[in-house]
Amino acid sequence: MERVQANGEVFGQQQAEAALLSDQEKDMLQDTWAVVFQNSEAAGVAVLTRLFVKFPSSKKYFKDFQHMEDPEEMAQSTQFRKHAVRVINGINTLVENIHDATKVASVLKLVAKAHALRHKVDPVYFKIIGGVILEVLLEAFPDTFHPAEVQGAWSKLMGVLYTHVTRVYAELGWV
Ligand code: HEM
Repeated sequence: MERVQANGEVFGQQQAEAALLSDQEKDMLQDTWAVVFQNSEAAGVAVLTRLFVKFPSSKKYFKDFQHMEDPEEMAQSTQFRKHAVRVINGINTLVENIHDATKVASVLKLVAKAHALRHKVDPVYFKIIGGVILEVLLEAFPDTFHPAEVQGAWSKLMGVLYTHVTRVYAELGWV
């Protein structure tokens, strides 16, 4: 979808979303993410553990540990650890390219397509994981993530993630 600005320029939806984040917020995302990425494996495991414990229905997509209850046992699974790395690397690519709206859109398109077509993941879980990421980052790195403007920037990024993903799902005819 496109909007026409007052000056007559066509302002694409993707650019509109990226514009929701100010340049200052984009810089803030990059600075705060650096702290997380230094601990990327632990961060990925913490995010997925919280997701699967708090929202156990999200385990159903992972055949290797869908039957497990014990988070420590789950976290031993290769499938779990692989996905933890993929989630963190995905966020890393978004943050690294946050000043490039076209790249952000293309990365999220690939993620959405794989999850919709190959893994048949309900898009609501992308909203859920966004909330979980915010929660876990605040708990694990309170000094970095406490300021309201940092939380605001991260909420917007999770909004960008969810909006892009659901748009691609809709384009693919997901109902
Ligand atoms: C920021 C969010 C996420 C990112 C960046 C991400 C990233 C990825 C990537 C890169 C892959 C490999 C894609 C492929 O098969 O080509 C993958 C696989 C997968 N993802 Fe995600 N993912 C995210 C969220 C989720 C959520 C919320 C769920 C479900 C609750 C999920 C379920 C799966 C499953 C079931 C697979 C296949 C696992 C396997 O076969 O080992 N993902 N993910």
